[in-house]
Amino acid sequence: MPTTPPSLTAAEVIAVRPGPPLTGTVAVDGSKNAALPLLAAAAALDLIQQAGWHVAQPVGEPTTAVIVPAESRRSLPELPTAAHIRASYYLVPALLARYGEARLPGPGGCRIGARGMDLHFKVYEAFGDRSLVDDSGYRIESGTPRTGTVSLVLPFRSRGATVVAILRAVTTGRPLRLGEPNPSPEVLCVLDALNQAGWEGRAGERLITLSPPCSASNDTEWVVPGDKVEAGTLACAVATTGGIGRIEGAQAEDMSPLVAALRRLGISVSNEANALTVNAEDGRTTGRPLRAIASLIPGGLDADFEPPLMALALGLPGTHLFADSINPGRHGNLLPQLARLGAGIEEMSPTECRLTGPQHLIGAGVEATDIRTGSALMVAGLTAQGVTTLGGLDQLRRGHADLPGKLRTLGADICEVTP
Ligand SMILES: CC(=O)N[C@H]1[C@@H](OP(=O)(O)OP(=O)(O)OC[C@H]2O[C@@H](n3ccc(=O)[nH]c3=O)[C@H](O)[C@@H]2O)O[C@H](CO)[C@@H](O)[C@@H]1O
Ligand SMILES: C=C(OP(=O)(O)O)C(=O)O
Repeated sequence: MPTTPPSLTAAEVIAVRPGPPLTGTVAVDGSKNAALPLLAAAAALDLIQQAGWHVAQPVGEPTTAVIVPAESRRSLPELPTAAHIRASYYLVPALLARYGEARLPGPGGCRIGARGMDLHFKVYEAFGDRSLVDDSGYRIESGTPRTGTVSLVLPFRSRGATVVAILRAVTTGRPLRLGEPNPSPEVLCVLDALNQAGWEGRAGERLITLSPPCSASNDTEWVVPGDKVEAGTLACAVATTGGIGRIEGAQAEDMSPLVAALRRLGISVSNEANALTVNAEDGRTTGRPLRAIASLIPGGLDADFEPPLMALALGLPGTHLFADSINPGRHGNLLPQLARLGAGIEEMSPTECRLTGPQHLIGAGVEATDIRTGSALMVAGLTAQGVTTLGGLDQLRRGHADLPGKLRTLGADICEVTP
C-alpha cells in the first residue's frame, strides 16, 4: 500500500537531494491569491447587509472558512499585522463600509519591488473617498454617499486595484464600469462569487461591469480555485527531473501560458479540464530558446511562473530570456540564490536576464527570500549535485500549504535538517 510521506510543515530548514525522475499524481491546494480576495468579498457582502463580520472555522472542517456577522459594532481596529501581507489592501472596502474609515500600515508581502498603491487610491477617489498617506501607512475616508455608475479606466492592469474597485462597488451598492481591468482567474472567481450572490458581473478583456442585485441572497458557498502557481511549479519540477506526473486541481485555462512555455521547450504536456500531465521521460527537448516575459495583459505569463521556469530552463539547451518588470525586485532576490548553486545567469538590466543551458548545478545553502524564489530553489535543488539546504521556509509556507510534501509524494528526496 502506498504511504504518504510525513509532512515537513514544522521544519526550519529542508534538504533537497537529486533522485530518480519524479513520477505519480498529486493534487494542488486552493490558491492563496484567489482565497484572499474571496474572503474580502465575503466580508464586503456581509457588510452591505449592515453587519460586522468575523471568520470562523467549523470544527472538523479545516479547509472551510465561514464569514459570519459579528454582534456588536466596535471602533476602528488597529491592524498592525496587515503590514505582513500584501493582500491586506483587500480589507479596505469592508472597513469603509463598517467604520467609514480604513487605517492600515503599508502592505507587506514579498519584497520584490516597490509594490505601489497609487492605483488603489485612484479607485477610492473615483468612488468619492479620500486617501491620505503618512509615515505609518495610509488612510482612506468614505466620501458622502452617492449614487450612479462609477466609471474609471486603470492606467495599467493591476490585479489588486481591479479587485478593490469591484469590492468598493459592492460596499457602496453602485454599478461599476472598469476599463483596462486585470481579468485574471483570481479576479474572475470574485466576480463568479458575486454573481452567485445575485450581483451581475461581466468580464471582458477591456471592460469589467458590475451591477447590484435586485435582491441579495444570503447563504452563498464559494470554492477557492486550485492554485495555478503551485500546479505550474510542480509541472516544472517534474520536467526538470525528466519525469512523468499528473497534477490535479488547477483549471486548464489558467495554465495555458505556462503550458505554452513548457511545450516551446519540447516538454510534452496534456492540459485537461482539471489536470495537467507532464511527460519529460524521453528527455527530448526542442533546444528552442524560452522567452518568459511576465505580463499583466490577459493571457500573458503570470510573473509568479517565471522563477520555476528559470530553474527548469537551467537544465535545458538554448539561451533563454527572462523578464519581470512587474516585480522589479524579483531578480535581485532570485538570481543571487541560484548563483549559490553555481548557475550562470547574465543580467542585462535589473529586470531582464538570460542564461544558456544546460548547466550543471551543485547543492549549497540557499534562502527562500520570497515565495516564488523559495519554490524555484526547490525545483533547482532536485537536479543539483549533492545537497541543497533551503532556509526561509516561512516565505514558502505563506504561499503553499505544503509544497515539499507534494514533491515528496512524487518521489522527491526532501527531508528536514537541523540547522
Ligand atoms: C496577494 C496577491 O494576490 N499578490 C499577487 C498580486 O500582487 P500585487 O498586488 O503586487 O499585484 P498587482 O497586479 O496589483 O500589481 C502589479 C504591480 O504593479 C504595481 N502597482 C500595483 C498597484 C498600484 O496601485 N500601484 C502599483 O505600482 C506594483 O509594483 C505591483 O507589484 O498580483 C501579482 C500579479 O500581478 C502577483 O504576482 C502577486 O502574487
Ligand atoms: C508575491 C506574492 O505574494 P504577496 O503578494 O502576498 O507578496 C506571491 O504570491 O508570489
